Amino acid sequence: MTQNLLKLDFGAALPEGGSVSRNGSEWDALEEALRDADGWLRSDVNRRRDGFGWLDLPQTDLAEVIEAGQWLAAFDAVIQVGIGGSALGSLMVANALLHPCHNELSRSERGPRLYVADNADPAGTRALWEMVDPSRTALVVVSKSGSTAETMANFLWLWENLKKVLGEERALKQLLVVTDPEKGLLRAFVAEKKCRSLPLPSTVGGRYSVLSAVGLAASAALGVDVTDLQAGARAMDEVLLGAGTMEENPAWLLAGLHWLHFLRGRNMTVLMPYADGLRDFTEWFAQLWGESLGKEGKGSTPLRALGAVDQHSQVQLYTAGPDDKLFTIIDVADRGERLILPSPSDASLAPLAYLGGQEMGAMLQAEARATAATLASLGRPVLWLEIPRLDAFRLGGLVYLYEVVTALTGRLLSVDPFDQPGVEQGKRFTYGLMGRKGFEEEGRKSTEAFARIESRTVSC
Ligand SMILES: O=P(O)(O)OC[C@H]1O[C@H](O)[C@H](O)[C@@H](O)[C@@H]1O
Repeated sequence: MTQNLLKLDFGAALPEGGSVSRNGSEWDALEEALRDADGWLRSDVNRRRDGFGWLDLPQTDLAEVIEAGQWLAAFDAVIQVGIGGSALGSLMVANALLHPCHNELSRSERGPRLYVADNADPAGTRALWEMVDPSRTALVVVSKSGSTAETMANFLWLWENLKKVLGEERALKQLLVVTDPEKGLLRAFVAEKKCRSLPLPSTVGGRYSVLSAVGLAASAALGVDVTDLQAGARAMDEVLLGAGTMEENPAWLLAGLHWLHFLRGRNMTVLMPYADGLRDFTEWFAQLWGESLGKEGKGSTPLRALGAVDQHSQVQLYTAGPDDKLFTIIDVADRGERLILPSPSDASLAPLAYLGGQEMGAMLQAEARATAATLASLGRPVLWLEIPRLDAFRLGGLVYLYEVVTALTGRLLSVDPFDQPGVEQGKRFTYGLMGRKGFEEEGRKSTEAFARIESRTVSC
């Protein structure tokens, strides 16, 4: 089925120069393993379990999210307080569809400015607070668990300051909480204050939550067509459901090829879009891929790159460094914006005449092709993924595709793609070090482990 979502060229990503053929047993076995993995992912029993809920997000009613978006749109600024999966999705969507700029996202036609308070760095939080007019600013606090220390610290500080300026009654009218529908500290806060809230279904993990209120409420406020974003995810789901072979199914291909290269020692994956708008897509992907797969001594390291910028930074390593990476170059066929380069009118610039009359986007595309071709000519495995244009529909498709690919790759690696035990340990150590009740033992263990780091020192 073709939905005009994307095109994936994989001829130069087959291991050993394409010798893994349809008749080769490794390819057939892989297809079988992916069919099994898909069955596991989509089984009725699993669909109800924790971690799997994101599969239903393309079908979820968006009325509440759209209503919240309309409410938020009346403010001059929206500060989304959250980290990891509770921040990167909104940044990724806004960056892709509205304005390619990190952290402070400019005003769209109708919407407010979006700011993201993710890191708990006092300098950043203070600077952000000074950029907004509190009386015209909404706080959107997002946390699945309702307890992440950085989010809670930013929330506490911003909330108390908002109350100080506006008084509690008015401040409450500028607050939206997105959290688990039943449990957690933020849910208790919503019950106490009776403030506006939206649920993040308990079966949806943070890094798979972009197509819920977590990623869509602020995006809707900024003027993103969240219905189209969701329709793209739904269209991708239909494509994947209707594709029964490796050659038809881009999710099986991406997961399967990552697995084949992982077996050959290529346990790093480079995602390199040639489009400013997709820079934060790589940030979002890095959390999804890294947290989902890195466990039990296994995993694949996500490397974020941006073309053409990283041609002048990382491509030396990619072409001549260790052969331990699989590359995915993303190109956008129609960039919307067209800049025709003028012919130079200054004598000293005459050597630039070759650029005159050319379109800047066409040059970027030529560079993308040149990088892919260079990698392929050196025998480095490279995938070419092309989307017709960067709009809500295609972005929704891309998001859903990469979520499915990540879950399937986790299954092939025999790890749970929906938990994050390593991150939880760090969270518990932080609680211990910050004196949270019940985490005294964690505080002690953390101090002990840090003592080993400090046991040898050089100062200057
Ligand atoms: O939404 P929260 O519960 O506050 O979690 C925010 C983030 O916390 C941790 O770092 C988890 O590993 C992430 O997966 C999660 O996105």
